[in-house]
Order: sequence, then structure tokens, then C-alpha cells
Amino acid sequence: MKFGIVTLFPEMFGAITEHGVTGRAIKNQIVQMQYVNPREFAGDVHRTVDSRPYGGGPGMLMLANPLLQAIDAAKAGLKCSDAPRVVYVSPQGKPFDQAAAQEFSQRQAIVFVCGRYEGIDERVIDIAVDEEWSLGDFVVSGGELPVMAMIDATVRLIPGVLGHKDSAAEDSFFQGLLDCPHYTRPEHFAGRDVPEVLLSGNHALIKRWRLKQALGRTWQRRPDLLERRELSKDERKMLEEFIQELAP
Ligand SMILES: Cc1cccc(C(=O)NCC2(NC(=O)c3cccc4nocc34)CCCC2)c1
Repeated sequence: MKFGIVTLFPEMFGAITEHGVTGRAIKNQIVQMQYVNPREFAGDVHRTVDSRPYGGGPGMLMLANPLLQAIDAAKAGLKCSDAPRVVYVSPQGKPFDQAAAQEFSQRQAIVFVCGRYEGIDERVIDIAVDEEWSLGDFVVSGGELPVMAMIDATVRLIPGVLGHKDSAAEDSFFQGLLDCPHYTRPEHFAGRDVPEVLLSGNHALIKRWRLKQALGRTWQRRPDLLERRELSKDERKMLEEFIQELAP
């Protein structure tokens, strides 16, 4: 899978290209990253990429012309048989979630456009952006960090990227649930013991306990996720047991 990144700060992406699962996927050439900096296309001697907003107001906006040229260069640079879709990440975008990451991971390539300052000239979105996505309702300084999070979530789902030992998180979130509690050595720590079931070696019981904990925590912390998820008869029974065990 190839990613074309339009950004004023390509060096930020070292955070995902130099480390961990994503760094390994790049080293193994499962993933390829290319960067285009709009500043390369700024027409003037000062290489200007921003300008004051019409109608007044605080801050600056990214100029359309350098951005549009950078987007074209990024698309061309990926050399894909079907033109990659252009994604602008912004607070106005569709909420990004695991389902979106799953869908992204099946694409041949994606061009991500990272906003800076207060945003970009709307005509860039009208002319060149195919999709807008958001990581959430909070204010950040640029689109780079949300894009890196989206790329990380996407790359983990590409076949061959995660070894079996890494994919615990995927399983539970894949089931639309929060994760169960996890424990490692020592068995006794700070006066707290590891739940007996996890030491039993009974894999069926352990699997059941983990699903019951995931169901219970989701019910307690993110009931909205449960609304979107059909529970089987057995899962409903486990959740009822979990709730009963809460308030004896
Ligand atoms: C809730 C809210 C309302 C108004 C502005 C902003 C804000 O943060 N504006 C600044 C920018 N924000 C983002 O890019 C951005 C922000 C949040 C999630 C995201 N998911 O993807 C990109 C995201 C836009 C241009 C430069 C950065 C945030």
C-alpha cells in the first residue's frame, strides 16, 4: 500500500516510519510513503504558502495554488493504475473509526492532505478533495498527527503486517467491543493478584472470561458501542453475569 502525504512538515512522519509495526511494514516494503511539500510550489521568492482570510478573522489559511500543485504531484508520484483518492483530514470530516481503517487498508493508495494554520482555501476541497475524515472533536495545530494515527490504524490491518502475537487489540475492537484487562508477571504485585482463571490453562474458560470482561467494560464505559452491536444469547448471559457480579 502506498501513501502520498501533502504536508509542510514531512519530517514529523518519522514518528511512524522509524518505529514499531509501521516502521517494519515500510522496511519490508509492504507500505511505501511519499511526501510532497506545498512550499516546493510556492511561486514567490519567499516561498509563501499561507495568506490572510477574506472577511477578516484571526490566523492564516493555506493558499490554494501551491496545495493543488502538491496534490497533483502526490497523485502522480504514487504511479497507481487507478487514481488514488484524495483525503483531507479536518474537524469537518467523517469520524474515523476501525471500520474506516479496515476499508482504507484495502485500497491500493491514498493521498492525505494535512492542513495547517486555520485550514485551507475551500476551493482546494471543491477541486481536488474526494473525502474528508476527522479523528475527533478537539483542536490540534495541524492534520499531521491525525493522519499518522489513521495510517497506523490502517497499516496494522494490512495482511502480513502484524504477527499473530501483536493482534490482540484488533480482535476485540474488531468485535466492536472495548478490550479486556491484561496481566503479565509477576503473579502478585502491590498486593494484587492475577485473576485465577488466567492461570488455569483452561483456554475455553480464559476465552469466555476475556469476552465477558470486554462486554462488561463496554457496557460500563461505552454503552454507545453496544447499541451498534447485536449480542448473541450467550453474550447477553455473560453480560448479565458480569453485572450481577458487580453489585453482589
Ligand atoms: C474541533 C475543531 C473545530 C475547529 C477547528 C479545529 C482545528 O483543530 N483546526 C485546526 C486544524 N485541525 C485539524 O486538522 C484537525 C482537528 C481535529 C481533528 C482532526 N482530524 O483530522 C484533522 C483534524 C485544521 C487545519 C489545521 C489543523 C478543531
